[in-house]
Amino acid sequence: MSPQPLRVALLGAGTVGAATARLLQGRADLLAARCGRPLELAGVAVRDASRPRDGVDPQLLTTDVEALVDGADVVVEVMGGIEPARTLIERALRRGVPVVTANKQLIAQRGPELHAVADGAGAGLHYEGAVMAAVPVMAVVRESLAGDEITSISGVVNGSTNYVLDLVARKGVPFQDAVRQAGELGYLEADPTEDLEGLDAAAKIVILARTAWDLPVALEDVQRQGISRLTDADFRQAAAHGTVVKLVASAWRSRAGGLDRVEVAVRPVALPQDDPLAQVRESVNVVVIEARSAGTLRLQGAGAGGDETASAVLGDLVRAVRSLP
Ligand SMILES: NC(=O)C1=CN([C@@H]2O[C@H](COP(=O)(O)OP(=O)(O)OC[C@H]3O[C@@H](n4cnc5c(N)ncnc54)[C@H](O)[C@@H]3O)[C@@H](O)[C@H]2O)C=CC1
Ligand SMILES: N[C@@H](CC=O)C(=O)O
Repeated sequence: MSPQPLRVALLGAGTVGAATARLLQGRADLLAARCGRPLELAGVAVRDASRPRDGVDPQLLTTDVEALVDGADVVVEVMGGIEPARTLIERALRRGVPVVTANKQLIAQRGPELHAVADGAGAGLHYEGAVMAAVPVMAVVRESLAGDEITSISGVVNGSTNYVLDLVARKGVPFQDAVRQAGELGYLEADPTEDLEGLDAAAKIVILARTAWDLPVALEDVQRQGISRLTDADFRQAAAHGTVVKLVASAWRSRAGGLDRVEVAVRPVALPQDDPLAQVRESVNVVVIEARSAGTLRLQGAGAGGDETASAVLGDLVRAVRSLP
């Protein structure tokens, strides 16, 4: 083991950031053993350094995010949004510093250009936590199935809307109360319309589709409908037919005019009770991947939450450190 610690810059101390800071420090020995050298939390970028954050040493809080990035060996971005996250990630990558992010909107909207910067500088860009939080679906699609041909991907990939739909359908909780609870549990995005209008699920299915097929897929390509316009009548009708309403994200290959294409959609669907996608409760996510040789694969687990997402972020951190020269 190298005695020289690697300096980790953490950008953001919200639901995911605070959990990441706590677990990074609480699991210091385990992470050092897995990485082959100790990790040092060099600082945590926040908007207001005078406000205490649960489990984060106040001495580590800083508003000088650029200085923090410039002094780091690895950057973890969990602030969300497009700017300044994009500029800061690009700044780190250009210096050859690997980046871990859970920012699905950024990767869906600007991923290809960030990958170009990362490849040019020989730096890793990792985002397992961006898609289905704790469920290691990116590793499966990118690595485990690299020798296979994926034909379709479909799933419940948004934890907060699944929580809302589940509470409304199974417990009769009013829609707005269920949304409030999802927020209190840290499942909602800073702008909850991203969840409720299906934009968060759209970003995740775009990232999965690009990774599966290495074809250009944009957020604008997604046929998208969220859950905000569902009515009590929709839930009653689904129940009367023995079905369950889920927000389903799907991607599949098609061929038009001699060209390979990818179709992507996010929409509420009334599913039979015994459908694997119908059975996930609260914030649990599930994805079904069809591949020519592997057949049908199903991955299921926590799709939102601080510790759950931090698990994926720390896995990426170990991966990033292990791939350093
Ligand atoms: N909450 C969850 O279950 C999951 C969240 N994610 C993603 O992780 C990221 C973070 O999510 P959360 O922790 O839930 O959000 P959050 O809103 O709880 O935390 C974000 C933190 O970053 C800070 N921040 C934002 N802009 C900043 C700036 N310019 N300078 C310094 N600090 C800034 C905010 O003040 C806030 O404390 C987002 O990209 C989100 O999509 C991914 C998977 C699951
Ligand atoms: N808001 C997201 C958080 C995780 O990605 C969700 O509800 O799934």
